[in-house]
Amino acid sequence: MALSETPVSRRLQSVKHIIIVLSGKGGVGKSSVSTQLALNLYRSSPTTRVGILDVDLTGPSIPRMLGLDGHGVHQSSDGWVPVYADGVDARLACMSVGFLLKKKGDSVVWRGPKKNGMIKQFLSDVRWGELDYLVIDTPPGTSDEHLSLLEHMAPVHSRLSSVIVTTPQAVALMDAMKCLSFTRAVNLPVLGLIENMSGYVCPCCGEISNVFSTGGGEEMARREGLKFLGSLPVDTELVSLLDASDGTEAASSAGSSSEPSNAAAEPAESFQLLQRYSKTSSANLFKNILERVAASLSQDTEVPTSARI
Ligand SMILES: Nc1ncnc2c1ncn2[C@@H]1O[C@H](COP(=O)(O)OP(=O)(O)OP(=O)(O)O)[C@@H](O)[C@H]1O
Ligand code: SF4
Repeated sequence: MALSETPVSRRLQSVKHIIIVLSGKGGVGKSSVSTQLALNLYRSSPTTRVGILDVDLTGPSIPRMLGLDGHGVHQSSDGWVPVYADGVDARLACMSVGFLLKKKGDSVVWRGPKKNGMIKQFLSDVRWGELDYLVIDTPPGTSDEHLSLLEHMAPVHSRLSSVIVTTPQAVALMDAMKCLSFTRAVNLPVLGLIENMSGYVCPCCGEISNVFSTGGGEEMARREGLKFLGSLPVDTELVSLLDASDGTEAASSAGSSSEPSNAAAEPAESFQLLQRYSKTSSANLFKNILERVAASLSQDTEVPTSARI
């Protein structure tokens, strides 16, 4: 089907699948799931090309999680060049408002229209090139940012899908239900639900213990007719990997944000992080989730052609 031409549809014309990661509640691990989803898709074959777009404008954490803090975005005559987490391979592209802030830790205090403008610019100005997958990390809840995102991406709606992340606790599940209602209201297909922080991985032996409640996400998925994509336990190894990446090497090789890096030519901390991540138990567990995501994407589901917004 021919797409109605807009700057966004032109920019995203070579992107096969766009996966929006949602969570009803803050802090449930949406950004870490987005990061792991992107990393696992990237690792799924030596030719798979993945982009990750961080539209959590007030709390961008993807640069830190990918070891890319300190990098700046390069403005070319053809738009913004994303930062590549995998050096010369240039198959894992990242864009975040975090790359535009002057100092690490600076925050964005913007009203709705400015946020909307930034999201539009991310969608219409970033030179993603050909991508198999674009993973979009969103703020918690269902805010103006979500509506802006869907509104601007209406011409590519047939390629959109979403993943909902929750923790097993009742309050998170209630918020996940609100998120699900939102996807239904805007005709956004849901690939499935992930229960994060479900149990605890023992750092000594790797055994998973159910310290808190578990299984609430699976139960919700069954009740709501959603696919349950899997559970991810609390993994201290993952925290030290994602939270400790302060981008020291990346920053020194990249220069300041006013002097953007040639990131694709300089494998930095992010590259080591990719290798270290592949050895964690979370990476192993994520393989099953990835298989289910791939199965959901290939299912011949009825996809709406336009968002009702
Ligand atoms: N499975 C896990 N095991 C251990 N730590 C985790 C896990 N998932 C997430 N975390 C940690 O929990 C914290 C919050 O995670 P994250 O930033 O991904 O949540 P979020 O839902 O995106 O938060 P926000 O509401 O700020 O957008 C981070 O420090 C992250 O490293
Ligand atoms: S699961 Fe086993 S190895 Fe791990 S802390 Fe408990 S008793 Fe020790």
